[in-house]
Amino acid sequence: MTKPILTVDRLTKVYDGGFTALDAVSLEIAEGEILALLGPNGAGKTTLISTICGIVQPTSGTVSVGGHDTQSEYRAARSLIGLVPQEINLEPFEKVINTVRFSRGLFGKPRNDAYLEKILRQLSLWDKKDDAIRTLSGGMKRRVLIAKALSHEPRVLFLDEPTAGVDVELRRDMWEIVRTLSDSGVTIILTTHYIEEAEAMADRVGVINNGRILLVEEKADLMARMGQKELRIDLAEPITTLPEGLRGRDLELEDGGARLVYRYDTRAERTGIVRLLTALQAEGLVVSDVETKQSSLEEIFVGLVKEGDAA
Ligand SMILES: Nc1ncnc2c1ncn2[C@@H]1O[C@H](COP(=O)(O)OP(=O)(O)OP(=O)(O)O)[C@@H](O)[C@H]1O
Repeated sequence: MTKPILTVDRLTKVYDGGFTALDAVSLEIAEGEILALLGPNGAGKTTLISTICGIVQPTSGTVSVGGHDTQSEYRAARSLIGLVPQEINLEPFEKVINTVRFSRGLFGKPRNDAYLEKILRQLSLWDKKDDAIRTLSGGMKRRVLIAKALSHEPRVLFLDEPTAGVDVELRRDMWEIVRTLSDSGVTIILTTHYIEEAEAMADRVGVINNGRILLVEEKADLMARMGQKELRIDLAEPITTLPEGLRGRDLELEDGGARLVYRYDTRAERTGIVRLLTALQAEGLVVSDVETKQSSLEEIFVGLVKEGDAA
């Protein structure tokens, strides 16, 4: 990994009342990457973001952004972070341009209308700059939230469920915006319930449940796992061991020898199925049924969450 822009080290949050919302979470995020944090309701996603952004005090552990500790060097660390919250928290009678100017001012940055124009244009909001927030559509308001979060030129942008409750079209717009921002060099961490969203946008995917990170993996690797398919071959007569001619393949004997399970990569040029069936025939095995089954990211996700719950 290139030098991390964000390092989270054994971050734990126990809320008043004793509930552990984060349990020793460690995470490194490289400059320029898009990380999607996937997790069910109550997994701890918002708590993690809020703790990194200094809104929630950690019980233990550390966070550093661009080399600045978020506790001992709060202002320096916070100025590198932009946060797009889940809830729309805008002043309804304020104009778009004033909203972003004000937000920039809060970080003590000198006025820079050229920069604000650039981000408003990037978010297709420039035409609306003099409109009052209350006159904007829900989608436009979400864009204003992003513009606000970018107003002080942060290097890391957090998006907390950017597309929760929005329609499909707006969701796709949002994905496009995130990609554009990423191309312009901003590191992006987003939380989502939607596996499809993580698939569409992320370089890496993290799965969080019960306050624990269960996995952080390159999306491409996860997709490769997703590409795995199973071919289940039911045999007319059960066998006790694999015949010589069938060994050396990703093949398992299940169901008391009545079923062969063959795993193959759907992306590979050759699946090896024809050769396998030919070999079965050569061994004199009679096939009574075949069935294929695909392992999806959804399954991987659900499986991980279940395992985590059982632990
Ligand atoms: N202020 C608080 N006091 C006590 N418990 C809290 C507080 N805030 C959150 N929690 C609990 O911590 C857990 C994690 O909540 P969090 O909002 O971080 O989850 P999430 O993954 O963002 O969920 P969602 O997807 O529903 O937004 C939940 O069980 C929640 O009830």
